[in-house]
Amino acid sequence: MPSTDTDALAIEATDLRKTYGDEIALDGVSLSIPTGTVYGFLGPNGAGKTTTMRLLTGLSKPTSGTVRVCGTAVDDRRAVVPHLGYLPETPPLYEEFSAREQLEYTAELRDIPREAAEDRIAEFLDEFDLAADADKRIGTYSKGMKQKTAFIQAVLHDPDVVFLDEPTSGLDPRAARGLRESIVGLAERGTTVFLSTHILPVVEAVADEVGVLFEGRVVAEGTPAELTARAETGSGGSLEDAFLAVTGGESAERDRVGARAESESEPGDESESKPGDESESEPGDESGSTGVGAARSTPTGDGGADE
Ligand SMILES: Nc1ncnc2c1ncn2[C@@H]1O[C@H](COP(=O)(O)OP(=O)(O)OP(=O)(O)O)[C@@H](O)[C@H]1O
Repeated sequence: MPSTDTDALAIEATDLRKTYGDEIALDGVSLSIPTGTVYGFLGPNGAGKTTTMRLLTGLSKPTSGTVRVCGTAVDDRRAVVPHLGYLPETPPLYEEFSAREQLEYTAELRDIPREAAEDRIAEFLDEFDLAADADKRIGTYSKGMKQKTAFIQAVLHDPDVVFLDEPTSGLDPRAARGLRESIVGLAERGTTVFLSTHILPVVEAVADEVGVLFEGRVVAEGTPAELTARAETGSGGSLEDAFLAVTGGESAERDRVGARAESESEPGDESESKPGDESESEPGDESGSTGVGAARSTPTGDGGADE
């Protein structure tokens, strides 16, 4: 495991709360994620994972609490954006562009010199089996091809921290394995990866550390092996058992696993709450190339800032 020295933290979130009207979506989430970690972020539908990622990337403002990425306050957009890459659940892609045009556009926004960008784009297109289709319109792509394009877009500028929301969505098994290998490769080069997914074997395969979010609170945190061991009931345990135990299985079991997780790894605030579903201000334009979704505006994606 990487060091937990505060200076070496890639992501530091303190007591994040987010409300939508009367509803509480996040209720005191604190995270300390060391540089170079692959952090698997799990939670049932509506637990607040996307909300957390939008706060961590500065695309949405917390009701209270603070976020620092690579030591920089995330609301200092100009300073923090070069450190970040973000693959949102609905990737921001221009359907009328080809993958190559989309990535060239991203490179321009990210101030990557043209020649270096062309080489890098060509390498990525090869790596993800997109080279043959790179000049076709994204509107004609399959979901998996769009997903690969969006992943490349998120990491093209070699960010220090990359946030991935369901990155293997729509990928066939071979492509999903390739993407898992890319995640491991990113981490080996020192990139911190914040990975939100419902696909537990992906987390088991790549994550150094796992956080489980439930009703807007981190209810368990530890390595996949630690969480699995805590969930063991005598018949062997799995990350799925651990997930189910802390996210709405038997309440006694949840208390048992969660309490052990708390005492061992100090997750966030534990006050009572329910997530909410009231509407927030509309996502907006990411002008000034300050958006982590890379595109200046996001016609088909949700990478836009909302405040
Ligand atoms: N813009 C918004 N306006 C109102 N409520 C919202 C908004 N965004 C999220 N919420 C609410 O906040 C809660 C957390 O939503 P969020 O999308 O973060 O969950 P999630 O864990 O990412 O879910 P999933 O796994 O289904 O993607 C939900 O109750 C949701 O309805």
